[in-house]
Amino acid sequence: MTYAVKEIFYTLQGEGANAGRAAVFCRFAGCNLWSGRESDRATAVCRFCDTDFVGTDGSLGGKYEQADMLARTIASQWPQGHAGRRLAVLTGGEPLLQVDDALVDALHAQRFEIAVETNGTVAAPAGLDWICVSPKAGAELRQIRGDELKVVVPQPGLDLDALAALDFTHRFLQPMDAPARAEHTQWAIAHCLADPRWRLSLQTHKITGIR
Ligand SMILES: C[S@@+](CC[C@H](N)C(=O)[O-])C[C@H]1O[C@@H](n2cnc3c(N)ncnc32)[C@H](O)[C@@H]1O
Ligand SMILES: Nc1nc2[nH]cc(C(=O)O)c2c(=O)[nH]1
Ligand code: SF4
Ligand SMILES: [Mg+2]
Repeated sequence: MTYAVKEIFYTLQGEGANAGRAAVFCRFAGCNLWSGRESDRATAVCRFCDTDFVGTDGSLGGKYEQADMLARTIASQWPQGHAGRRLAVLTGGEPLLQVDDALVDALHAQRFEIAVETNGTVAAPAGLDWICVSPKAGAELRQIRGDELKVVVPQPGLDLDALAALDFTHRFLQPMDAPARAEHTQWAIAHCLADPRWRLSLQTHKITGIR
């Protein structure tokens, strides 16, 4: 299996229940809900994406031919001299188009706890340590359990009551970053106040200006 990786970088997880925790991010190239080309955005299934996941030209991006090579490169970004478990966040693009058993095993061998950020359209492989699903209106949801459900709002096509009933440990509403982000934030706050099953997730890396 060859893995197409856009970029690898060390930062703090900005979103959800692990916000503030140091992690190596591995952003896979490509997504099944948008080509990533601006000319296709208006007709894509997912139209609000805030991320460039096209190609392999970012920091430590490239085509990795072996799981072990990719896992070693991810490990090279963790600071030296600390024992214990390290955190890798696999994102994209859509990481579950590429993450396989070999990569899960290789990252565990490097002492990583493995988190994924997924749109939920592809079932997750066994062995992941943290599954964050972020459903998209108009896309079939196949991964219906996990650690964290993180819904970008508002998305008129999603039924938040039905989503809240799924088997997730944490439930977050995350305001859509767009010109109307302030209004989206008020929408999310109002919904969390009206239905306390949901918690607010802010994209803290954007607020603080880190990557
Ligand atoms: C870029 S996506 C990559 C992972 C996967 N494709 C997914 O959609 O979950 C990472 C996270 O950013 C969220 N996201 C994308 N665009 C956003 C936006 N404009 N505002 C807020 N969150 C956004 C996604 O919903 C997802 O939770
Ligand atoms: N700091 C930081 N936290 C994040 N959490 C999810 C991200 C993503 O793009 O998947 C992301 C990201 O791009 N940066
Ligand atoms: S599913 Fe995720 S990566 Fe794909 S376009 Fe939507 S937010 Fe971006
Ligand atoms: Mg991001």
